[in-house]
Amino acid sequence: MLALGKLLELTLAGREPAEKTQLTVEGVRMRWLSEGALEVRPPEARDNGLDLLLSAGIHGNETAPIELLDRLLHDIARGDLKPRARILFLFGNPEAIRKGERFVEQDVNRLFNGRHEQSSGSEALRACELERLAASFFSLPDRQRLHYDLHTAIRGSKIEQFALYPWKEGRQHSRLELARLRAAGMEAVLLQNKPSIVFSSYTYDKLGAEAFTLELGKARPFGQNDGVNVSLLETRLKQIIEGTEPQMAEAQLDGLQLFSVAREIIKHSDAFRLNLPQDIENFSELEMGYVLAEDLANTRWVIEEEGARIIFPNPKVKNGLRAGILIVPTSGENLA
Ligand SMILES: O=C(O)CCC(=O)N[C@@H](CCC(=O)O)C(=O)O
Ligand SMILES: [Zn+2]
Repeated sequence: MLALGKLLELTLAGREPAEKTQLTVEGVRMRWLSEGALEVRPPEARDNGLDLLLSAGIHGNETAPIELLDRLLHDIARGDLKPRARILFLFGNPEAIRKGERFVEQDVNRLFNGRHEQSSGSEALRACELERLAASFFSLPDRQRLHYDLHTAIRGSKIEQFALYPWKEGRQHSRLELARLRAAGMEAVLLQNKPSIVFSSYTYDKLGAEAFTLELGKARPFGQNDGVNVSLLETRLKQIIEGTEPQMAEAQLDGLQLFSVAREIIKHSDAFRLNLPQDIENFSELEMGYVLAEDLANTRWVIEEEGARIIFPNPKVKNGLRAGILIVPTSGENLA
């Protein structure tokens, strides 16, 4: 296998490869760009015009997605997987990956769409670098742009695998992309309805990619991901990479559950209290009238939405950041 296929090993060791560019026997070019960043380019005659960004490890302790990208890279470096797409592989936060922690000082996934400019430290610099790498990768004209930012969640979930679909004024969510996600094993999609500071929102909003955060199960250390079944996603990614995806006559959503954001719960102060059991699962339903959270100056978050559910509840976030998302079921009537 080509040495550059070992991007994860290099990243874990904090090493630069001796050779920055390598070619497989089929003429696929692998190019190391920076720590945790590698571009794969098919020979021109085989290129099908898709630019695919695959990122993982934006949160350092979310190892199942990192292992998945590592397997895909090994397959490419061995010549077992023959790309027709141009691909950028990114391991988001190398320092946190080495420590096995979500982040070191700051959550990188709250530093995009310019937020890193209002901050300092190595994670702000990394978010800036990730934006630059993505922007440069997605700068070629007349190509399809697709980004999957792969994550696992802090807690268990009533719906194991789901996607978050960013929002941009005047742009419709694509039914075809939802059908693709369904085929990749996603059971639900949260359709966002306002701008955000996460990586997939940056590539969706500023770089014109179809972009998604994918949640694949519960975060566990390296080597302990048997409970995270990514086989449908892995198969689909291989098909996308090789340009062998089965054609979908019609965009079949096939039971995919759609949700929209009712409210983001923002933690304003150290007095913030979240009234949920510690082991509550994502997508748990909350009853009307339930006092979900309390904050300074008698602020109360009371459930007033029919069918409300909670995802990503986390009272430990820094003040000013989202401490949970209240979601409600929605229909797919506004899809493109
Ligand atoms: O389990 C949790 O509380 C967080 C899991 C996670 O890292 N989710 C992403 C979602 C990004 C998005 O909103 O698209 C995150 O919180 O960064
Ligand atoms: Zn994450």
